[in-house]
Amino acid sequence: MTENVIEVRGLTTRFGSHVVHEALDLDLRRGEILGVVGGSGTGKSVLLRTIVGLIRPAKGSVRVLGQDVSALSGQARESLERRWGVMFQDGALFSALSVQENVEVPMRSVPNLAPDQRQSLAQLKVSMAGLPWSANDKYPAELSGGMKKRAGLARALALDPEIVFLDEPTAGLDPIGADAFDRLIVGLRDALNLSVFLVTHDLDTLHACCDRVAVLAERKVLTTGTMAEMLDVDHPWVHEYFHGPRARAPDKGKE
Ligand SMILES: Nc1ncnc2c1ncn2[C@@H]1O[C@H](COP(=O)(O)OP(=O)(O)OP(=O)(O)O)[C@@H](O)[C@H]1O
Repeated sequence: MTENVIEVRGLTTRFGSHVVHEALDLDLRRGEILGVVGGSGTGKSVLLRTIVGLIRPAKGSVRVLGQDVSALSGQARESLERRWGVMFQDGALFSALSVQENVEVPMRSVPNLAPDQRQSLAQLKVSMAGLPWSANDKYPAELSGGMKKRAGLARALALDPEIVFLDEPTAGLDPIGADAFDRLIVGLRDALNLSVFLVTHDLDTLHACCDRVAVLAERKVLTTGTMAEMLDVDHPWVHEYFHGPRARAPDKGKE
């Protein structure tokens, strides 16, 4: 049986009286890339933040790698957090630190890791994210949008995570840069056996990367399935998204 590395059950999330999710269920299977899509404001980023414990659910449970995220605290929580990495939409880099220093930040929590080992490991992650050696010493303000995203990805990979969360990784990239990023995600998943929770609006990314897609609408995960299965879903938003003017033939991404 396929192992779920994330299991969200009956999740309700709200800000005051504004209910974002209600009775939402979602699974991420080990080794898959799951694309999470939905209209603007449907709660994709809030879901990501809730799964990683930055937002407390009003109801329901979030289990990551078999453990209930909101029931953990202290060291148990920190140990679990080391098993995932998050790439936020804008990279969320520390502006006063170089790329290499940014990647070293999560490594500082690892006991007995000497500074020179930490530096070498950070440089390795920077290369794995497809950045040139010269990027190590650059500051975020000196990077292009695409380089910032790669630096954010390098930091997400800092602690050899099992799960990587990516929030709109190709937003703002030109099509060639976005295509390169898609390939990088698939390459890293294959090489590192990652499970990937990928929030995106980018249909090309869904075609190129995702094993399954989860559609957020009406405060829940309305449907999950392969891209081919999405074409048969009889819901107005899902139909418009996958058949609309920006959609394309499902086999085009495999050219
Ligand atoms: N900290 C917060 N406080 C209050 N409301 C919030 C907060 N964070 C998000 N929201 C609200 O929750 C809803 C979902 O936001 P979220 O950012 O998850 O949407 P999204 O699906 O990721 O949208 P987009 O595709 O535009 O990035 C929105 O209505 C947003 O205004």
